[in-house]
This record gives sequence, C-alpha cells and structure tokens, in this order.
Amino acid sequence: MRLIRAKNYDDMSLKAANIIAAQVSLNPKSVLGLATGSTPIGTYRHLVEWYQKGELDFGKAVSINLDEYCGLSGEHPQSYRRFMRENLFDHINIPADRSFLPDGTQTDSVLECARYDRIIEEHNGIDLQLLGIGRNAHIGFNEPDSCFACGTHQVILTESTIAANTRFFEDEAQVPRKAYSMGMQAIMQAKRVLLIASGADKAEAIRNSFFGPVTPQVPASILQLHRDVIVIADEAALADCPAEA
Ligand SMILES: N[C@@H]1[C@@H](O)[C@H](O)[C@@H](COP(=O)(O)O)O[C@@H]1O
Repeated sequence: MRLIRAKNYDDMSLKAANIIAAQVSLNPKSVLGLATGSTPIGTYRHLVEWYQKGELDFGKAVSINLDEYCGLSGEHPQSYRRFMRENLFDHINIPADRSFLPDGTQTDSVLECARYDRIIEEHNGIDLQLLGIGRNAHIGFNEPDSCFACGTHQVILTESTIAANTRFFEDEAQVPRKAYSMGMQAIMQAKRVLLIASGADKAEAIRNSFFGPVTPQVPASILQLHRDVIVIADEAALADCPAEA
C-alpha cells in the first residue's frame, strides 16, 4: 500500500483527481470503477474542471460504478445514478451507454447481479477503482460480514450505514434497506485501487483497515492483499494510525 498524506479534504481531492487524470490521459480507453458518497465530490469537481478546459477527454473511457440502492430508479434524487450524473457524467463526455451502474429497480437480484458481473467481465475488469470508505470500513456496500462476499450481490445495509446515509434523505425511514454492490472480487481484480478518506469519522476505519488484521469484519482490510493500492487520506483521517505510517 502506498499512503499519501493530504493536508485536508481539498488537498486529498486534488491528489486523487491527478491520479485519475493521469490514468485517463495515459490510457483513454480506461475502465474506471467509480464511487459515490461525499468524499469523491471534490475529486469529480477537478475532473469536470479539467475536462471543461479541454485538458481531459473521457470520450473513449468506460465507467462501472460500485453500487446502487435497491428500489430507487435512476431518476430518484438520492439514487447513485442521479448522483453520478449531477457530479460527473452530465459535465464530461463519457458516453452514456458506457457508464454503468446496477439497476436498483430490478427486483430479481440473481438476474441483476449476474448482468452486472457480465458487464465487468466483458470490459476485462477495472483499470482504476476509486473507493471511499464507510465508518465501519465498508467499501462499495460490502458491509462487515462473516466472509468476504465475492461477486455482485444484494446487501442488507447495516444500521450504522443507514444512519450515516440518512443525511441525504428526508428521514431515516426513507433510506433504502437494501442495495446492489459490486463484490470484493471485482474490486480486488482491479489493476489499481485508489481509496480516499477525509475527516475524523474515518480515522478508526483507516486504522483498522490498513494497520490491523485482514478480516471480513473490516471489509477494506482485504485491500492489504492487493498489490497496487494507493490510499490518500487527510490528517484527520490518519489521526489514529501509527506515527511511522
Ligand atoms: N456506498 C457508499 C460508499 O461507496 C461510500 O464510500 C460510503 C462513504 O460515504 P462518504 O464518502 O459520504 O463518507 O458511503 C456509501 O455507503
């Protein structure tokens, strides 16, 4: 793991955007694994800015997002598709038919998970996977569990994740209880993983994920086994890590 220390959220965002921009510039046909949440918003803002200045071209790129809430259509204001459109897709030239997310309206979870895994496979996996991290160290919606789930699967969200995501909804009752999430297999098979974290509420997750045992109880800890992981975290998110890290 390469740990890059950032001063604060803005510094983390700039450093992460530079890595994604380098990936797309060096390989315009890159398959980008993208993430939602408040953490990547600043990163996406830089990418939009550089695209609008003519410095970046996403015309040949593909994006495959990590997850989507079950029961929400792509038009729902809190759906992850809508989030991606508002924060990135509507402002850059990535082709709409090459920007993939799970379909939250598909009630047959077996079909939907198989369809999504096929999309990942047909694109020969992910070149650069961007990840945020949950307070309980979940990545995508791979929640703490007794085993590392493999392919795309339907997840029952934990109380802690529902509580953390309530801020985006009117109240807790509106937060979907289930989601489709890309599994650990596709994340671990990504050629490079870029995990970003900011703020004191991620400090415990960062310490447990990268300085503790590899265990499904701490989903992001599996990244210790990936050979090309870059973690960009700000001072607050690194506060609980060993000083020599
Ligand atoms: N499924 C997403 C994750 O992909 C994201 O990493 C996490 C943290 O979100 P935030 O960046 O808002 O803290 O939230 C959600 O649960």
